Amino acid sequence: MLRNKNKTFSLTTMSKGGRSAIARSRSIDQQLDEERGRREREVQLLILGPPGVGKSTFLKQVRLHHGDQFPPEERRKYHDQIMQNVATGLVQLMEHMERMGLKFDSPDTERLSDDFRKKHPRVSFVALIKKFKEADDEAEEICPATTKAELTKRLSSLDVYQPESPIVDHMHTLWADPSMQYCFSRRLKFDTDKLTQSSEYFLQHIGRICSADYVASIQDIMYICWPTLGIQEHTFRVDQLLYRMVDVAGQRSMRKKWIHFFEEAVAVLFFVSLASYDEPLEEDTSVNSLQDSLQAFNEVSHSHFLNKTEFILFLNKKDLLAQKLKTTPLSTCFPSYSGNQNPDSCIRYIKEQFTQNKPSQKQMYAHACCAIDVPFMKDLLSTVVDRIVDINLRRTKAM
Ligand SMILES: Nc1nc2c(ncn2[C@@H]2O[C@H](COP(=O)(O)OP(=O)(O)OP(=O)(O)O)[C@@H](O)[C@H]2O)c(=O)[nH]1
Ligand SMILES: [Mg+2]
Repeated sequence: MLRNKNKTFSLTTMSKGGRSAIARSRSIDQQLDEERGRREREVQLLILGPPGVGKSTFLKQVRLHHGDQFPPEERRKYHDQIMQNVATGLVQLMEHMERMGLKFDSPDTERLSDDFRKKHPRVSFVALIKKFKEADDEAEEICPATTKAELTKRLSSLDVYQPESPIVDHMHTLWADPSMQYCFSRRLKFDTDKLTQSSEYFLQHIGRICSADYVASIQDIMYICWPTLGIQEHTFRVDQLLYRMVDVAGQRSMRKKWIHFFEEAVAVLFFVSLASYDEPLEEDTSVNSLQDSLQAFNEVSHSHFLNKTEFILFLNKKDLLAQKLKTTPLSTCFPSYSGNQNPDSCIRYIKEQFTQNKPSQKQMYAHACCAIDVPFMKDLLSTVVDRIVDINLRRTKAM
């Protein structure tokens, strides 16, 4: 029996059209209930932001604090990337040695270094990205992706760069050379092509990394520098909720692909690097990197595809910002900034630049952070998880 305000009638007395309308309506209700149930249990989050800002590092922290915590067999999967990071650091130092007119101690080591440089040219991420982009363009031409699923499949299959692994004994010999050691000790004086914190870290731990029984530590995994070229999806369960996090390559050329992943996102976690305030963009050196992040953030947060999606902004690499402010003022990036160079004041100002143009209907949360800092990220993640639970609750109620 169905009740319609003051009328009561039975299905058997209804016309065929009426019955099918009711059946349709029931099926829609059922679909909505299922969808509501799924959304109550599953949250899709989009991880966005320019290259190298710490998106993958953040995901590693989620995996550490809410996932499998990297069992030994999983840690071994990172060894190739770590070896490549060490090799890249060594080759970078060899280039500095050449500039400084330093020679290796023996002709044998000199020969080894020539050979090593030929076999392991520095991994240029710009070149890697270009190669990936060309392969992607070609694939798009042959088989244009029309759906998110197709695009994910295609981009994941392109992401297979695997260079030859360097020989650990060779790395030991090169690193032990006195001229190499001298060059490393002068690293803070390099005018150009400075070592990244990650290269410095891996070179300082080369003895441990090149030992026979090496298993990557959590800190090693956090320091890896390896770009995400395609799309990676990671799922984590926290309490009753399944979090599906989609990490989309951050290069400018890939930004138009972000849109495919917008539709189901409950929230966007947008990352920027505070330390990029004095850096040019790798893909276009005439553009300031933090200004470019600001522009990308404004575009995405105003996208009509995301008008119901909340944003959480991560102002990452605050440790590097604090270091840089000692020598380079914030006005390098924001000429109108006339405050002091205290990291907290500068972070407050940068945060304001990002949040002042937010769409009026949106909530905007912003956190300054250091994605390699394990205890700090543990606390931050619990705050972020609470926020996401709230956002998801509001969203499902509004359905
Ligand atoms: N010092 C410092 N280094 C960081 C921080 N966050 C990330 N890094 C380092 O920055 C480098 C790049 O980090 P990723 O997480 O790979 O950057 P990404 O945003 O995923 O980059 P793409 O995949 O290229 O888009 C790595 O070597 C990290 O160890 C931070 O807060 N402080
Ligand atoms: Mg990445």
